[in-house]
Amino acid sequence: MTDHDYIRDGNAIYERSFAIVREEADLSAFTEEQADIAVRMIHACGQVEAASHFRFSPDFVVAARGALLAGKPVLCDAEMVAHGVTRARLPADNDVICTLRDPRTPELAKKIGNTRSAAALDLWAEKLDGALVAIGNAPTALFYLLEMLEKGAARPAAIIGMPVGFVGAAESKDALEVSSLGIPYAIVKGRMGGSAMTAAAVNAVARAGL
Ligand SMILES: C/C1=C2N=C(/C=C3N=C(/C(C)=C4\N[C@@](C)([C@@H]5N=C1[C@](C)(CCC(=O)O)[C@H]5CC(=O)O)[C@@](C)(CC(=O)O)[C@@H]4CCC(=O)O)[C@@](C)(CC(=O)O)[C@@H]\3CCC(=O)O)C(C)(C)[C@@H]/2CCC(=O)O
Repeated sequence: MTDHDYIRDGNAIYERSFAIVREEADLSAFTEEQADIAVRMIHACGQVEAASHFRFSPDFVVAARGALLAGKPVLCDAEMVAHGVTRARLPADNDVICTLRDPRTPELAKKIGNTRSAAALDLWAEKLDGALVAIGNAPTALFYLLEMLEKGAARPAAIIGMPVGFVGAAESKDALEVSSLGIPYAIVKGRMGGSAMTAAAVNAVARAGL
């Protein structure tokens, strides 16, 4: 049997990986704290070029980290996002909530004539106030969140809006970026995004450093 030559220590792999990202990515558009988040997002997608698609509102890091320090929940559109959040990094044993598989969601989807991903947000009403929202999969969830907020739903502290794909992904993130709601946000422009990048952004916000 061949003994392959590779790094076997998890922390050493992370350190080497983050160092490569910092060497290769152009992070000049970001503050130091935004750059830490960008590094983790690039690490999750394997593409240093992705950095040119990242946009942070100036107040995002303080608002998102403050929400977690205050014990507010992380509200996720997909189980994949929720499962990617490293619980040990969360500063206040925060709840990580995804209502997509709630038994009420399919019926709600029929009622509102939208996807299950969007309908699941109707079950966030009590939890939205001051929360950190993390949308990494479904463009319809981000569009629907904006509609809920425009109709007066409680305001989250910050929105990580990174749905991926070809139908509605770019448009939903553009809508968040130009929205007059004034809620701090982090987005990935265009088609790129996804559950892994979104969970990585939450993990980076949760604690500074590795
Ligand atoms: C149209 C949908 C898109 N899904 C994408 C990419 C991925 N989705 C995966 C999985 C396993 C799930 N996607 C659902 C959220 C499902 N996906 C949709 C919907 C049909 C509509 C959402 C929308 O357009 O906004 C949505 C179902 C719904 O009614 O809301 C999922 C719930 C489907 C299911 O299993 O029932 C499920 C999420 C499960 C969970 O984590 O909770 C993929 C893994 C697909 C695969 O199997 O290959 C992948 C993951 C991508 C990621 O990083 O998150 C798109 C590309 C986002 C696409 C929307 C845009 C488009 O261009 O079509």
